[in-house]
Amino acid sequence: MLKRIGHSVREYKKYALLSPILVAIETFIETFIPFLMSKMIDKGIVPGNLAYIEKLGAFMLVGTLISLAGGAGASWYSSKASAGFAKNLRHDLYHHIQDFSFEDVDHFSTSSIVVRLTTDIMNIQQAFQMLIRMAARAPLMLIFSITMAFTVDAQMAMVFVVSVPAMVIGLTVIIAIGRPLFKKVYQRYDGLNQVVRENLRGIRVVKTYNRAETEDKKAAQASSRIYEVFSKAERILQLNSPIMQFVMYGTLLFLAWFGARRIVDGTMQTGQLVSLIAYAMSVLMSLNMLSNVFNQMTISLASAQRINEVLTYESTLINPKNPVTEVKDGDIEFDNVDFAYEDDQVTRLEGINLHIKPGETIGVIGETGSGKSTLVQLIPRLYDVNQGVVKVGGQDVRNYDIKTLRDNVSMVLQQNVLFSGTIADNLRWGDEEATDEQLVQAAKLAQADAFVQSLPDGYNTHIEQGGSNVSGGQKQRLTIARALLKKPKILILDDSTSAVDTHTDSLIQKAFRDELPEMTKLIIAQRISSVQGADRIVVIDQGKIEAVDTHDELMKSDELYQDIYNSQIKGGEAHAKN
Ligand SMILES: Nc1ncnc2c1ncn2[C@@H]1O[C@H](COP(=O)(O)OP(=O)(O)OP(=O)(O)O)[C@@H](O)[C@H]1O
Repeated sequence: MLKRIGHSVREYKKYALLSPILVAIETFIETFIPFLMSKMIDKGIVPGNLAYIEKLGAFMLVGTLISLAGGAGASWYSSKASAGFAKNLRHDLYHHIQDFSFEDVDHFSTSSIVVRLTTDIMNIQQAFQMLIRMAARAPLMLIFSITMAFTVDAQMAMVFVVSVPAMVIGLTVIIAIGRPLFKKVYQRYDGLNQVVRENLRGIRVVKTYNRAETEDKKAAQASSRIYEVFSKAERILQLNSPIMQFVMYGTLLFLAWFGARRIVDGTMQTGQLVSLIAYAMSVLMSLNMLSNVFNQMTISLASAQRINEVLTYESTLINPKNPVTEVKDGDIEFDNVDFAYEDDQVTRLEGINLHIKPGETIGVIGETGSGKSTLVQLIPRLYDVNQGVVKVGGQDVRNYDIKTLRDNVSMVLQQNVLFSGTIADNLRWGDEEATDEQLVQAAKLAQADAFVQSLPDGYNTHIEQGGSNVSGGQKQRLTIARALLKKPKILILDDSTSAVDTHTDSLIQKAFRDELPEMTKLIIAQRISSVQGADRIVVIDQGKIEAVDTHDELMKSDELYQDIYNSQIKGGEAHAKN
């Protein structure tokens, strides 16, 4: 896992290596100073040898300056390395997610992906910085200090044989209990993120329905759920501090007690005891540092695991070995297709057989939840079938290079979005190279040109994030124009004219018929008027094709179709009477 994530260090490796080298220099000098201090006391101060004191003092001053420079350099490089590592990791994760299918995104959930890209990566960044600074410093300090303590007085230094393992055991137990709790914390962050995202995206609905208070409660609940586990996890980690202090003061007491007796006995000098106490402090400080590193590691191991899950997740939709890079025509065939969503027990499409000829206009109608969107999403491979085959241009869609397939199958989704930028920028998502004339032509076909021209800045009008400054119907027409600019062989409109008035809708249908005769068109709609003029209409009921025929024939033979038609006519009449 760490190897996979560590791969993102890349060009920052040299900084990541320089940092511990500088830390080693800093630590080595730092631990040598108490030794020099003991020499200064025993050979300089006690006998009153001023020349010795001056010589050693100058030596210690130079050493301290080098040690300081090492420490500063290590901080500088470790910040650079960790920030760069986080940048790369974010990029790698984001890049990997771009290849995700709809199913993969469903698998993790959008909120969870957002938390992984932000909070989790920040944790890793902090842990990495600590790792290359502290993780090098703490063990080196520990080893140097213990070695020096044994050099000064091996007998007294035996105290570390007891105190160091005691601390290590305490730490290990704390980490073993704390780690699973932190994993839980991040799962709960996903939950909070979901509540916040939903609220912000649907803020207009929240206001209309006066749901602010309920939404407030939902967010407060999600926050409390984080608080519960987080405080528990933190409480466990905080146990570290009393254990540390107990061992530290115990060790110091031991040294002071036995050291004083030995000085009185004349078997030890004052300088030796001073340096031993300094080394004891260093040993315990390094253990404290190590425990902080472990604490941070405990928190970030949970994050690392979550990031690794995404990074190593093999998309369910992968390009085949020798992909087909050309789509012959807009022929579509469903051959005995069954489909179920991941983790969903219900088969949403069953035994689908349907052949659509190039250039045909097909309407798709059925009750809500009957499987219309699910059916068309299989054509550009937004999901893969469980059984059977979907073919485009005579080829199984799984044989195509995914980009080629999606360039040729343009889909206007039910919940389509515009991105911040101008209208022209948004339309050029369909074709980056499109000329202004081509933009206008596509907009004309989608009946969007007139309203765009009426805006003061025309095609340079700025669209706010999510397209909140254009009406629902205008947004739908712009997304249709965007899809047309791809010049696809197959165009799928998934309930994409639902917010467009019936007159404009019929103008769009007419423009498609007259101007795009070769393009295969699939139009999912709730309104029969939107599909009435199609060559054939597919009626879907509970994931099965109930009938495929023209409007006139269906009106004669298909009960469900007649029901939908009658309900809409009656609905219209009732509406007219009101
Ligand atoms: N991503 C998904 N994960 C699990 N179940 C899903 C998913 N998307 C849709 N479904 C379920 O599959 C069924 C068919 O959904 P689908 O969106 O295809 O219906 P639809 O006919 O297009 O409905 P509508 O007219 O309301 O858009 C529904 O019961 C829906 O709850």
